[in-house]
Amino acid sequence: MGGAAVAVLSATRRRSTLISSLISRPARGLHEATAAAGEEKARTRRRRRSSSSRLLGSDFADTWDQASREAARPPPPPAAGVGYEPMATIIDGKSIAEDIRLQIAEEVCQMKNAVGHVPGLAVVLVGNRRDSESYVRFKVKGCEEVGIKSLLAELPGNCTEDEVVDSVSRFNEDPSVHGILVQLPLPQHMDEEKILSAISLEKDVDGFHPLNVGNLALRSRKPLFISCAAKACLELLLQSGIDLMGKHITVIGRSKVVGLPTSLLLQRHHATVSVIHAFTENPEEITCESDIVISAAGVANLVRGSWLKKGAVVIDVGTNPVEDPASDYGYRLTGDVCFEEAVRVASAITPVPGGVGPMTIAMLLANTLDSAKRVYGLSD
Ligand SMILES: Nc1nc2c(c(=O)[nH]1)N[C@@H](CN(C=O)c1ccc(C(=O)N[C@@H](CCC(=O)O)C(=O)O)cc1)CN2
Repeated sequence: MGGAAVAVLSATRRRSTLISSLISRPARGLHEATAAAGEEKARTRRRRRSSSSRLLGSDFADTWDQASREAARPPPPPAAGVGYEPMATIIDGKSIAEDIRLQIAEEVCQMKNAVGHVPGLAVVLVGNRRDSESYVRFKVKGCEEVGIKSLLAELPGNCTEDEVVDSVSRFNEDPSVHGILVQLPLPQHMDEEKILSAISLEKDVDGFHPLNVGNLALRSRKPLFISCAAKACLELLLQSGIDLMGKHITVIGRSKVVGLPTSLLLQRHHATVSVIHAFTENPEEITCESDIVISAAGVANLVRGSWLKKGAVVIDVGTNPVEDPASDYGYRLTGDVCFEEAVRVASAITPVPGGVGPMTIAMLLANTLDSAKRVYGLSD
């Protein structure tokens, strides 16, 4: 990337009003000009809609097939003369998350002194997917760092749905547990809805219980918990001084973990939200008009520089493994956004790694703390 204009938002000048308050702040750095350059090129890359897609119901899994093939190509170098100078502020999620963890640790300490208890988080991990195992490790490590007690139930991939529900039920009954999560995805033979619905509403720190999702969707209701990734996106925007009211925000993806709750949460903050997915025609025509683009498609390099309006803010939730013989593990993680291109067009952007991921873990710890505070009567 190189380029002097790239700045990093450091945690030192931020002290969050914490997490659940999520108050809007003044807008900064959004430009009105469209990214006309490259638009023509983008048109030639429009994804063809397969004829079968028209027959599918809205619950059909997003596949991004065409996009995946396109994304597999390495990004081309910026065209001479049409590229923008790097101008984006890098939103440093790792450092913002560190700040938040410090505040949580302080509050956990105060709780211990006040009521003699610390918050407890229970994690249910089914099977041995390497990515899930490492995310669970991050969660356990995060708990250790802030003084939250963690409990881990590991079940084999071939266990029954009932065994997972039993494990959840034991944690529901345990008063030392204030938050429960089942690491996703579950093995294919399991009914995810049934298992997630078994988590007590009051301990659903992932916010995936149908009632928490439903309450998030209704403006007059208040969910007990909101998805950690959705809160992570919002908190990164707010802590970067980006106002949301009336802004056009495009969310790419509609999953229960990120896309859906993020789109609902942004509407509660008075943004105008477009949701695009694998069956959206000409997605780049929608992103090109957006002040903020949040991508949670799970497709490496899906969002090109030409998809963005000049000065847009970009939040990249993707963590996609791509082959990299130079890396120790033979692969490296890359986002949904072609960073090298986007950084020349956007006014602010999250990196991968080090953007939304660490914030997601921090939000989980915050949700667990909130849950324990509610139980011990320490809520604001
Ligand atoms: N029950 C849940 N399952 C899943 C969730 C979730 O919120 N609840 N989200 C994702 C995975 N996830 C947390 O579970 C997660 C993904 C990525 C990161 C992260 O910190 N990524 C790092 C890089 C990781 C690495 O180096 O290996 C980063 O972006 O910097 C944290 C959590 C699906 N399942």
